[in-house]
Amino acid sequence: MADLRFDGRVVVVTGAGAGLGKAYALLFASRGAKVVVNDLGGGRHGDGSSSKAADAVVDEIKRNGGTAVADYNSVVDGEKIIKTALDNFGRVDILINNAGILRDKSFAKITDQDWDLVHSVHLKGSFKTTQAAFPVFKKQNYGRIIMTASNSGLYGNFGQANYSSAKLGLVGLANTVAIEGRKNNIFCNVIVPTAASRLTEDILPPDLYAELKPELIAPVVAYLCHESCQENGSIIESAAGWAGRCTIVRANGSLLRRRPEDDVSIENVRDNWSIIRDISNAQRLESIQDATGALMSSLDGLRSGTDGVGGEESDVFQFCNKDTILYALGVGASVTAENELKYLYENSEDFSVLPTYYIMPAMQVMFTSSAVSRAVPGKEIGLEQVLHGEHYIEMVGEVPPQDGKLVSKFRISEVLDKGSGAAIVCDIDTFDQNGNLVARNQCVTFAVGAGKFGGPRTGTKAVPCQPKPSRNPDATLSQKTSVDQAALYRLSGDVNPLHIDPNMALMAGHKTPILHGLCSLGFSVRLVLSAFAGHDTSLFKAVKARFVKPVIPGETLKVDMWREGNRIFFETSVVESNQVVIAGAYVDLKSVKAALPSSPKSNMSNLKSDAIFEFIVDQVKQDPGKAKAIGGVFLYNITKDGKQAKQWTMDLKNAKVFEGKPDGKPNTTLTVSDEDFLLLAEGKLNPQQAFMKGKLKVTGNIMLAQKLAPLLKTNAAKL
Ligand SMILES: CCCCCCC[C@@H](O)CC(=O)SCCNC(=O)CCNC(=O)[C@H](O)C(C)(C)COP(=O)(O)OP(=O)(O)OC[C@H]1O[C@@H](n2cnc3c(N)ncnc32)[C@H](O)[C@@H]1OP(=O)(O)O
Repeated sequence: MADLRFDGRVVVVTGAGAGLGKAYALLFASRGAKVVVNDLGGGRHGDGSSSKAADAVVDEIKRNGGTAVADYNSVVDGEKIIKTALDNFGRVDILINNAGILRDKSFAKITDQDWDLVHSVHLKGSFKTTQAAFPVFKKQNYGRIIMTASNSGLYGNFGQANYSSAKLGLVGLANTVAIEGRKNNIFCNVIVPTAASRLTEDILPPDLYAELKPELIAPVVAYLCHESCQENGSIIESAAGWAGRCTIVRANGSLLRRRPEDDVSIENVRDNWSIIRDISNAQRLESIQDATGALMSSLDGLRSGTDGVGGEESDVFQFCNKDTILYALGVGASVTAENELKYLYENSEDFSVLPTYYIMPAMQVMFTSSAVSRAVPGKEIGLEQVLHGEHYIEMVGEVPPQDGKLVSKFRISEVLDKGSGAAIVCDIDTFDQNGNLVARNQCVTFAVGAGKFGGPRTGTKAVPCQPKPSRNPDATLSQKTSVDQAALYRLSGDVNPLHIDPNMALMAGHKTPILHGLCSLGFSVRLVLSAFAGHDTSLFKAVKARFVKPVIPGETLKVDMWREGNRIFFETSVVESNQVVIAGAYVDLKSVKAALPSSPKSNMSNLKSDAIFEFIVDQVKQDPGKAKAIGGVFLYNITKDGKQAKQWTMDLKNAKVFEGKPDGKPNTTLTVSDEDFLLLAEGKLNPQQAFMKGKLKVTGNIMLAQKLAPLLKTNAAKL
């Protein structure tokens, strides 16, 4: 490609006697431009004047075969500088406002003179030169203007209140000149240079100063001034051979009131402060029209929020390993269960977050908002009325990092009149820090007693539940919840008093506080992952569930599962009451791993309890040392078809096995079916897993029972 040239163009560079200005002047001249080298020749504090600096640069340009003329006027007399160009070259095409001085003082000591002088040279000077050049540019329908700002203006700098305010003033000046000049092909941009110059020589560290050659910035300015460059109204920072666009961004922000008739209180501002100042989803607004448009859409959201549907609210959710571990404990993960240490110990090699944890950001934004309480026209919904009706979560793309910050956007999509209550369909999209969608949540909140408001009964927005297959389940896993399960789970963020406060529970019509629906769901999905995904959380895609009956903390959850391809249908019931509590539910996996056998009854039919007894005796005889090392007195109950078949005592302290109960109290009791015993003995069923699944019941010393496993793991063909 051809070199970018400036033949026939006339360039005015102010403050071109040294530093950046000189580098600009030399570069433009070397590319064919005629240059007005303006320099008052004063000191860096704006004192004195001399023609030497400008003359030296003009001489250098001429020696190199270029064309240049010196100008010694102050920029405050900008029209005189432009006249120099017109008088000598008959035109002016490019204006580089570069001249500057410093009068650094801490703010407390700054005088009016320090202020006025710096503002005169930087801001007024750039105004005056531009004012003189603008009509010429307009007439010829061409012009390029550069304003010189500074990081001191963009970010502030100690001792430079006068200088930084003038520098940022130049950004404002450029913004408007860019708008007003655009239709006449007059472009105005801002350069934010960090260069070695007389202004910075005793401010910057020597090592950095040496790298900050003005010649490395000059090409950036020259390109911005070339006729082929269409950039206009931009701030370009450049230093040390690097350049990048700087911009002012605006946070997504937060509505501070919920309805147009509401006032804004100081507390509203305080409560939304983290969202107001969060710039993780900030946007660059390209114009004042965009800024006004953004305000108008906030107002639209406010207006549409009056009927509870359509308005969007957002919230920032921060979490770390400790939070995901607390959540895992809240949904029943245990260090005693096979493969679950990964949810509970941050230094585990495969430390993982249970996918249902990503429901938490959605719940947070819902609880922060008051939209649900206003969702039903004419009714204020209290917390004691709301039940979790249904939930859907889909992980989109990569699972986010194990700790970080997420932003959730919440809107009510639909409010259905179910007679006995209102079903409020809430959609929440959760994004990572880069604005990538990571999870889609949908929570159907059932507001008891809020129905009969004349709304539609059926809708289109809720992800539908799916009926379970009609055959027997392919797998079933059970787990008892703790009486303190809700007390533990609520620490993950759902602090609805319904789950802990007996009075609140009574008000809501429950005898005791009930378990969070999402806690039962967390248990269920964890058990599905254990049965069909080998606890590989990356295989999880989505879950949908309907909560049909409350669970009381302490009850045992039984999850029946059916596999159909990569979809695992499930139904959760409470063992003690035999009531279904989660229905119409399924987990979608990316693929199925370590599926439980659909029928564990294969090749078991010949198994005899007596043979097991002989097998154990044999094992203990073969390895009495190991038996003694394990120690303990085990009462071993073998069941067949769910009934007690045989009872033995394994007195491993004395390496003896005999039929019946021990004389004293056994320290550990194990109960297992003869079929599962075979699987245990074959090593096909892990004792921990068997315990988790309720196949091996252990009372007493669980650790001792675990030690027994290697003694049993042998070739069951012997049986
Ligand atoms: C502000 C932030 C909000 C946060 C959200 C919640 C936060 C949490 O802290 C709260 C909880 O975790 S609560 C605990 C978990 N949930 C439960 O225990 C609810 C259990 N379900 C029930 O009790 C009933 O199904 C019940 C009461 C929900 C409905 O029973 P009935 O009134 O008897 O209704 P029924 O006659 O069976 O059906 C009437 C119509 O309603 C639909 N429906 C029923 N159950 C639903 C449910 N769970 N979700 C959605 N819709 C449901 C029925 O389909 C029927 O509609 P249609 O005739 O159109 O099919």
